[in-house]
Amino acid sequence: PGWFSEISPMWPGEAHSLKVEKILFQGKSDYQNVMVFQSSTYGKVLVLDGVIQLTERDECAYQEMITHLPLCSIPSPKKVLVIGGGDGGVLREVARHSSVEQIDICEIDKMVVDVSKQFFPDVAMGYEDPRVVLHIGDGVAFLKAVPEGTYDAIIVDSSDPIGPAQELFEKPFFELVGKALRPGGVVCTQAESIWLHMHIIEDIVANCRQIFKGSVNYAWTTVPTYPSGVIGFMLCSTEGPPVDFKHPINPIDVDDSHSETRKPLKFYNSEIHTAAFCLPSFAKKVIDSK
Ligand SMILES: NCCCN[C@H]1CC[C@H](NCCCN)CC1
Repeated sequence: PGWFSEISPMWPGEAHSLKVEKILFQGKSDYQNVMVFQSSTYGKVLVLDGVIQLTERDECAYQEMITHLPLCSIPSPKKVLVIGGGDGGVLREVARHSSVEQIDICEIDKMVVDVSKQFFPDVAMGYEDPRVVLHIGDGVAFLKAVPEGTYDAIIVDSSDPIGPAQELFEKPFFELVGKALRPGGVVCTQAESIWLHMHIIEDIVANCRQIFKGSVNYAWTTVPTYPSGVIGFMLCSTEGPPVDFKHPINPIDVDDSHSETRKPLKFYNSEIHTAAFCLPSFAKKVIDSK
C-alpha cells in the first residue's frame, strides 16, 4: 500500500509512479536489486535497481515490437540470439515465427529468470519452447565465443546503460554483434527515449553507422510505464542481401501467430511496424544526419 516512484539520474527531475497493492518479492542478485510488486492498475511489475523493466499490462508493446521489427524484416529467420531478456518475453515472441529453428538466450542474472518464471508465467512461457537454449553469462563473452556469421537475427533486450547492461551500449559490443551475424543479418537493440536520451541515441547511431554497412534505422513505440512513455529500437543489418526495415516482407499475421496455448498478438501489426520508423523532426535531424 502506497506508491512506487521510478526515480533515476537517467531521467532527472521526473518520476513515473505506480500505486502498490503488495510487494511480492525483494532480493539482491550478484548484479542488481530485484523487486516484484502487485500494482493497482498495471498488474505485476518487475523492477531492477529501482527501474521498471516490465508490467503485465503493457509489456506486450515492448516485447512484440523489439522482436517483430527485426524478424519480420528478413525472409526466413532460422537462428536467433537474445542478449538479456531474462524475463522470457522476447523468447515468447520469437517462438511465434515458425521458420525459427534455434533460439539462444544469454542473460547475465539468473535471479531475473527465476523470478520471472515464478511471478510472470505469461511472460516466462517463452522458456517452454523446445528451440530455446538458455546461457547464464555475460553477453560480450558469449559473442566472443560465437563463430562468425552464426545468426540471422540478434535481439539486445537490455536494461539501461547504468548497471550491468552498460557494456551493451558500447562500440566493442556492436562490433561483436556484427561479426556474429550472417551477411544481411539483423540486430535490434533497446535504444532509450528520444525525449530523454538524444545524446545516447546520437552515439549509438554513430557507432552503428560505422559498424553495420547495410541499413541503420531507429524505430520507436509507446510503453506507458517507461519514462517519457516511449522507448526506441536501433535496427541494423550487416553488408549483404539488402534489408528494408520499413516494409515487413515476412509479415506475422495476427491470426496465424497464436495457437491453443499461445495468446494472439496484442500490439504489433504490419501498419504499426512501418509507422514505428516515422520520427519527429528533432529526432530525424540527429538520427538521419549521423
Ligand atoms: N524484456 C523487458 C526488458 C526491459 N528492457 C528495458 C528496461 C528498462 C527500460 N528503461 C527505460 C528508460 C527510458 N528510456 C528500457 C527497457
